[in-house]
Amino acid sequence: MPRATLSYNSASPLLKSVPGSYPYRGEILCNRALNMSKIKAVGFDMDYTLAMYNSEQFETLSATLALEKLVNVLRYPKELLSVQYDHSYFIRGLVVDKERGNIIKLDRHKYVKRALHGFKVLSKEERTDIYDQITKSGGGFAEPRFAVLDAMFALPDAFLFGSVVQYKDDHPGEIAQDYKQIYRDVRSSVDMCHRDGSIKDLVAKEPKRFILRDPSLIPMLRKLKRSGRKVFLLTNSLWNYTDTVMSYLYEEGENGRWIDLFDVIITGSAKPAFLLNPRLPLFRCDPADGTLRNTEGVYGESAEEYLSRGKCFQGGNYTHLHDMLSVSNGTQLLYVGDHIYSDVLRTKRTLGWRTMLIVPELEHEINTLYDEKTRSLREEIEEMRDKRNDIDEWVDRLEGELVSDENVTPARSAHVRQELSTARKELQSSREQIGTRVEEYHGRFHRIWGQLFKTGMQNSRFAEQVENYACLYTSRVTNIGLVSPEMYWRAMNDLMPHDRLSKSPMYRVLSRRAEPGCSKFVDE
Ligand SMILES: Nc1nc2c(ncn2[C@@H]2O[C@H](COP(=O)(O)O)[C@@H](O)[C@H]2O)c(=O)[nH]1
Ligand SMILES: [Mg+2]
Repeated sequence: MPRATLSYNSASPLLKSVPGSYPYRGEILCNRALNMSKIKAVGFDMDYTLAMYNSEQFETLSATLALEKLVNVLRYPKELLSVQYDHSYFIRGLVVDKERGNIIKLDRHKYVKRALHGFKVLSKEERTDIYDQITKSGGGFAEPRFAVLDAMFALPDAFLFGSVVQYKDDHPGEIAQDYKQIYRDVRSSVDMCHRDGSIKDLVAKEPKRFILRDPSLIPMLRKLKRSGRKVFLLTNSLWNYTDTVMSYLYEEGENGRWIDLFDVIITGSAKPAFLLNPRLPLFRCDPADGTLRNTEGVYGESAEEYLSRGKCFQGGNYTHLHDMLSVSNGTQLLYVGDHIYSDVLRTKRTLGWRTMLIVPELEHEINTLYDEKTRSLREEIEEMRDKRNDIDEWVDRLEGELVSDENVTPARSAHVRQELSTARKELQSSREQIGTRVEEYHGRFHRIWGQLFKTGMQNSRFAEQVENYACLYTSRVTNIGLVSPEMYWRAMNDLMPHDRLSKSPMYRVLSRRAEPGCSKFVDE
């Protein structure tokens, strides 16, 4: 049989540009170059990373059970039980203003560009009144007043908070608690459902309803192991639940057990504390029944000897993990997770771990971004912005004309003012038209919050965190299996305004000035 030749087709038209309407194929995107040959260990978070949930089912369960706690335990009005959870209403990256009863979306400069009070959209004036001062004073939009929806698990919190705030406003006198207390109660109800087994027992009973199986998961993990890297699991879920979920993900008919896929397994890790506090104690966990025994971690022996007595643990901290993986510093380790703060921001900032963020929303985001209609709308907005910039420039020139010459005659001044008034009206109408089109554009991504990675035309706060802290990001963990484990991930060129000089307003002003007969006004 002739040997197949490996060839590299660099002339493929598909390589040149993204075609008209482009369906996402599982690309992993790179913010910061990463040479996989330098990576000795690859670790995975479990929930919403290895285990992808049917978020509609999971969140609805979590919200329904939490509502029951709010009403039956915390004595909120029983009418709230009729609230129907809408899993598509809120998105990750939003911020809860506990004091005001609002949920807001910020751009990367921390301007609030969209806000809801309960389910009522706040006007621009209302937003500015409440938040501009916080933005201008460099405010953090952080705890204790604010809470960020960092994970999918937090979306029911937002919906329940919105529902109770709305109910309080619509039924004066029925809920005595202020907005802050309502948030605390919602948070503790959801928290309770995660801790007391109400959610997990149901998931364990009917995993098929809540967990999405992906047949390429186990081959991807095996491929990584075959590449010679240590593979580890680091999850906040406790042993019993981890065992239930991982056993379900481990396809029926597979040889061996799911724990064979990993070199080290740490459950109940209490991230982010695991990444910050080197004194947190470690326990050995018996995979047969989940019983725990104290251990000091690798001490006075090699990691191999230590792990030969068992590789399942609970708790501990990053020093235990680094010792077990025999890595001398965090940069030799890639961690894959879905939680922008615990799995990505904290791991990278504190320990220098290389990071990959799982963003299930990316599939919809990219499919919409490269959809024909979205593209043509984007081009139309670009053209409208160019025209608006022309008018902007004309207004600037007219304003300049008024102050440039001390000896301007009253007739000339009146003429300029007349022109200016017309131009300002044009400018206002152009801004409004752009605003309407931008709303329409964002509506293509999400009916209330728009594009996840943008706020208006700027990057959203979520996008900024992804860009700053996730070396890589993709929609699902199994995309790792689509490429070689030796991949050299290279980042694209960063673009600053001067890299796109022709788009800068001043470039336009100066270029136009250099044209012969440049000014309508001066020529008159
Ligand atoms: N006690 C609470 N546990 C929560 C809450 N939201 C999520 N969770 C649990 O955390 C882990 C996440 O595991 P990881 O694999 O992503 O590290 C999972 O067991 C969730 O049930 C909460 O509000 N309170
Ligand atoms: Mg997770």
